[in-house]
Amino acid sequence: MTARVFIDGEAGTTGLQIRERLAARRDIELLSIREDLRKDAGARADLLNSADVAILCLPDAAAIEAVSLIESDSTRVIDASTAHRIMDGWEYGFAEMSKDQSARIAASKRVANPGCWPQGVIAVMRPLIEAGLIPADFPITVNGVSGYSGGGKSMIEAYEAEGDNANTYAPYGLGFGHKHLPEMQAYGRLATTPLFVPAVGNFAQGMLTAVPLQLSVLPTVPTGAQLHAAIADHFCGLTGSYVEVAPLQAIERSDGLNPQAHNNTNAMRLHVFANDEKAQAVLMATYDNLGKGASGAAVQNLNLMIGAEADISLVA
Ligand SMILES: NC(=O)C1=CN([C@@H]2O[C@H](COP(=O)(O)OP(=O)(O)OC[C@H]3O[C@@H](n4cnc5c(N)ncnc54)[C@H](OP(=O)(O)O)[C@@H]3O)[C@@H](O)[C@H]2O)C=CC1
Ligand SMILES: CC(=O)N[C@@H](CCC(=O)OP(=O)(O)O)C(=O)O
Repeated sequence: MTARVFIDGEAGTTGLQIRERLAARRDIELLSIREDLRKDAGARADLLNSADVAILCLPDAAAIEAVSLIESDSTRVIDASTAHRIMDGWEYGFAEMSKDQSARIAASKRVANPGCWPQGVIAVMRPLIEAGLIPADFPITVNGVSGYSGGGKSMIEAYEAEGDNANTYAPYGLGFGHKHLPEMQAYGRLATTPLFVPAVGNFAQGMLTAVPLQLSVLPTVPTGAQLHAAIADHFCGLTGSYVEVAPLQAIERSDGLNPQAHNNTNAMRLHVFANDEKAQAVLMATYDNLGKGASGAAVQNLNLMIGAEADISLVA
């Protein structure tokens, strides 16, 4: 049986990458909208209500509108926007977040695809808090760098117009109210809001998220080996996981931490670096902002919802 899939926002950055990942699939019939009707509510409503799964790759307001246009009880939704990520009635689409999350996504009619930044933070912090190695109220900082495609069509155009003259490392979100903080905190099991300093680099695609930990203030200081084991234990027990955990080792200089290392795949790689004498550690995640950070995760969620095991990568 084929599943009818409509991507609302199919001409945008995330939508195009999902189309590309689904184009050769024989188990999926892609429903497409006429170019001149892309923003016509009536035409979108027809397709949204004819689809088995609608994938929303739209700004938040348009995603909320799209959901309001759905009357059919059989249309299931994956929303790539920020609009529904901590909303009751929506399942958070980070399948590796807990042992039962992929089953919850598979059974859900409304799945909120996660933000790119939160996934890297949740992946490293949640297992440590659940294992009791880091208290939930431990104040964490998060930083990292993303390729400019993370900002969608308008940021891609701006960076490509500037070429080599574009800012090589541009921190942002310095009002500390980034839209990803609520989901980072909620699903990371954090009792306090992280201090988050993201940055955009002058490269198109890929990202690296880092959580430095000053552990000496804790009553019981976990070792690097304990942090690494808790994270590795969580992910090695999961079936269908796209998250891998690198060995516990110091990297002084290497391209092993390249934010672009997983481009066009759905992989996320986690690293733990630690110095036990200094009671310091840094947790890192590298992944493709358009892969596991957006379109790859959406296809992973679609596969779970329709019971498919098809490949998600754009590279062989
Ligand atoms: N880029 C990324 O790395 C990630 C993006 N996301 C999220 O995914 C969503 C899409 O982002 P992204 O693909 O980057 O954004 P883009 O700006 O690249 O694409 C958005 C698309 O939506 C279209 N659109 C806008 N309003 C409407 C409307 N009312 N009806 C129909 N189509 C509309 C736009 O049309 P037009 O072409 O005319 O502008 C555009 O094609 C956003 O919510 C974003 O936050 C999530 C994770 C990562
Ligand atoms: C580099 C850059 O600007 N990145 C975007 C996040 C991309 C993403 O994950 O998008 P949504 O949460 O909007 O779905 C940002 O920080 O706002």
